[in-house]
Amino acid sequence: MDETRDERAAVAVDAPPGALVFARDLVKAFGEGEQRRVAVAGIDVEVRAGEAFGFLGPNGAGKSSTMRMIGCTSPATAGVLRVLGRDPAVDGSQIRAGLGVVPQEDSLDGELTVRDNLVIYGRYFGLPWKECRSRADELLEFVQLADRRDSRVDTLSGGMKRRLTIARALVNRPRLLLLDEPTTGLDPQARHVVWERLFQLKRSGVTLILTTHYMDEAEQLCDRLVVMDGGRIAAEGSPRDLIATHSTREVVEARPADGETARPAEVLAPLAQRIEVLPDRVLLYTDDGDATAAAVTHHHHELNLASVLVRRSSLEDVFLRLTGRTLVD
Ligand SMILES: Nc1ncnc2c1ncn2[C@@H]1O[C@H](COP(=O)(O)OP(=O)(O)OP(=O)(O)O)[C@@H](O)[C@H]1O
Repeated sequence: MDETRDERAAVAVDAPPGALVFARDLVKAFGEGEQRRVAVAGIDVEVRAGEAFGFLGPNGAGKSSTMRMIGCTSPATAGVLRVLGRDPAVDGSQIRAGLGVVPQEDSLDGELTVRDNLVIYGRYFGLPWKECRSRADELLEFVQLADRRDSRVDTLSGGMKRRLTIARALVNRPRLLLLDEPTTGLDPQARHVVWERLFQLKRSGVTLILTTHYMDEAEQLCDRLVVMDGGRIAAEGSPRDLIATHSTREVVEARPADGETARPAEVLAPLAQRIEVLPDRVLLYTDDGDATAAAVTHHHHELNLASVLVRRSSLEDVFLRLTGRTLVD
């Protein structure tokens, strides 16, 4: 489907000082007429220098489309966008020179060695060979791949490839690093290694913008985030504030042994401030998990419950509250 670009009036807008990304009423649509599909439906975003900012939402929420506009690889259909203080429609190549981009799909050259992938990427930015090589070695230390520097990329694990992609995005010493679902498809250990490197980058002053549909990733990494659904922003804030605003302190999860949640829901509803009935479990929102769990357990036999557990509220609960759906369907 072709990308369309509406005629935009030139708008004289300056991003506020300290905002590395500034968007007002930003729209991305694909196709025309009856085929027109709005991926991003007019969002406002401001990302400040030094923070880790997240777009959290399920598949199809519009996260990647937003990232591609910020990364200057896909033009906005309408609205205002400033990245590193510039307009992507005018200064795309200057902006790209100051950005690091980690795309959702690894686009490494599998037939080249680990080190050569970085060296050649450095050449795209016009760095002299010598500097490309020393920067490659420095970055391979940083992403803990120095011992694999002469291996062909197609012999690496998924986690190693992702770390190499992050290293590649850092070749030009960007102030702003864009990461589209940086740990999707990685096992838990590989995810933690990536997270740890991202923390390190943040400590060194790099601004991070990432998309994710993992609520634990958003909670771990992001200072601030927006919850996206259907191309719109449903809520914005720090993970802690979002949970405090949109959920209770704790959640009791009751799983019926027979998988039938409708019947328990009637009995459980009075025991909590709010309940959500999912296909396989009932969630009871409460500020006192132990007391609610005890009350639920009281009905244990009557309801034929397989398990009752108490946990803290998470961004998953925020998403469910705001959209009526779980993050990963
Ligand atoms: N090139 C395109 N042509 C037509 N529709 C598109 C195109 N790219 C994205 N879309 C549609 O726009 C909507 C948002 O997609 P987008 O990839 O931005 O979502 P996302 O939140 O990043 O999800 P995912 O995690 O699956 O990438 C989806 O409905 C998608 O099908």
